[in-house]
Amino acid sequence: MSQTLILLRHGESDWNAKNLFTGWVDVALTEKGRAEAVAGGEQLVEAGLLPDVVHTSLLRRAITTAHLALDAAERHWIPVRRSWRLNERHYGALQGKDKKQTLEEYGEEQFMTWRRSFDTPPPPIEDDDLWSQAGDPRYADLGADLPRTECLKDVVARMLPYWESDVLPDLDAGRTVLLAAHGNSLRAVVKHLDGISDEDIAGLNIPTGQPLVYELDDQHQPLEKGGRYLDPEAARAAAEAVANQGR
Ligand SMILES: O=C(O)[C@@H](CO)OP(=O)(O)O
Repeated sequence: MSQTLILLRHGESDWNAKNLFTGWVDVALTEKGRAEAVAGGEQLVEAGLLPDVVHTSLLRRAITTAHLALDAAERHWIPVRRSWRLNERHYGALQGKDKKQTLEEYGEEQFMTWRRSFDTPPPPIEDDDLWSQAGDPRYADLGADLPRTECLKDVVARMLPYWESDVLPDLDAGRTVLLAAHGNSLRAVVKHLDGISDEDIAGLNIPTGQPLVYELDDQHQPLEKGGRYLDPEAARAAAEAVANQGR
């Protein structure tokens, strides 16, 4: 029996719409984002995929997306677990900055290094920056380990312990798992699942609100590399829009 994992990036957020680097800043969904989340839940119903458990980050765009999608699928009652380890990549000092302006100011190479390189983080954010998470009670347990910036390599490293301790046991118990998270934390999951190289992961973009379904064997290897989007056409167009942000 294969295991079923559904990855869902949150719907469009206020800062996606404004084209701002977001990271750990806790912005809300737009009306379009809320509708995307509902449509994602409807796609699950149509495909006969009913989650038994949901894992989310600590950020409201993922939490609300999971709630709206599950509500639409009549699965609002399933157990939910949350972890900062599923949060978006911390975008350091870029949080709150306009993507287009950043591209114009620093040029294509630096902009893309910050956005998509595997191991070069943006400059760290100062604790007194308006968009810092220092002092945010939800991260109190992290103490000095609270990230001030992250590259994708850092996200893989902090996501994997949760994957192993919390997500895999649910899959092994035969539960259909919904993982509602973010563009870059889901890129980390997909990189791990599909064994994508540090170079090739730069070209992978996850669209908002489009369920991506993986069937896994009992060694947690995908039966089909890359999984499958329930609406491949819409997912391709939306992923292209993510790739072109800032232009
Ligand atoms: O701003 C962010 O936090 C992310 C996701 O929206 O952006 P990007 O796709 O540029 O990594």
